[in-house]
Amino acid sequence: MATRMDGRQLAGEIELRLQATIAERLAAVGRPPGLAVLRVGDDPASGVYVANKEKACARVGITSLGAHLDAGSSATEVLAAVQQLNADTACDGILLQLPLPAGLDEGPLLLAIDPEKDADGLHTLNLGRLLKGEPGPRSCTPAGVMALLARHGVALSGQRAVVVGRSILVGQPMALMLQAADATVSVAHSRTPVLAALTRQADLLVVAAGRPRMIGSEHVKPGAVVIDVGIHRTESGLCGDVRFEEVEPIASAISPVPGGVGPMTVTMLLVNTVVAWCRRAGVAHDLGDLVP
Ligand SMILES: Nc1nc2c(c(=O)[nH]1)N[C@@H](CN(C=O)c1ccc(C(=O)N[C@@H](CCC(=O)O)C(=O)O)cc1)CN2
Repeated sequence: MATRMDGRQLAGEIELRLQATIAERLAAVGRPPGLAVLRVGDDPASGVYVANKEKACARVGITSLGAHLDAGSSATEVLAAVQQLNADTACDGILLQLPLPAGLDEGPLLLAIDPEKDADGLHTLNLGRLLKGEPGPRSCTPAGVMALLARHGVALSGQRAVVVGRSILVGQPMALMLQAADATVSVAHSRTPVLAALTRQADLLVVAAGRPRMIGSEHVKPGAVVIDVGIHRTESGLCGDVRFEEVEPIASAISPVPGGVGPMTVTMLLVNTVVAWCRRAGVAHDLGDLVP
């Protein structure tokens, strides 16, 4: 039976570290870190995630500066909100909650965020920094996966990894991070022929396909490590992209949904914010094992 990779527990441990990091530097910086989560519209799942982020901020001592714009907001109005946060000296991190309502293009809005306040690591400059192996904020979900793998002692060098999904939010940065850790990485997507033939070669399988329960035992090599990034609300509750009950008996380790990658996404957002707070104040941080 596989080891369950408990993201809630690791997230809780990292939160304790963040609390201490903030408390020890508060006098030197002169104000607490500030994170703005910008939500546009009323996507119900986004409401849950934004609430989780704000609660997590409160637990560690980060001030939430978020704004909620209505679904009919124009690109100009969202841009104005981003620019106001860029100029706000009490704001260290900005995140534009995705997805945006239909009709709003996320591309130019993400580009408008000050790259040094880009708590989500999705600005083109920061994606370029990841590509080149330079320091900078990293996308939270793949960074959370890397922290979960490290916690469970999963060696990556020389391993064969398959990432299912090629989104800018998860799949692409995940592949780059695994390559930087010396894994040999393949990226599968909706046009990949005979998906199972590829995924069965993986020592590490990361599934970020956005399709409920699409990966089953036929896709997994016995003994593989399986990370489920998916999260879906169904009539029978939350589920991931992986059929957990089928895969758990054959994997060596697996992340559950809920309680796996989701809480790590939130925690890495806090980490990026605290690191930006320290950098902006010219104060050293102690989170170097979590960020490049
Ligand atoms: N700007 C961004 N938008 C979105 C991101 C992102 O990283 N940046 N990722 C996803 C959603 N997401 C973060 O915003 C997210 C997903 C899941 C969780 C989480 O805590 N999941 C819990 C279950 C929570 C529940 O639904 O009850 C778990 O898996 O245990 C937090 C954040 C899309 N948008």
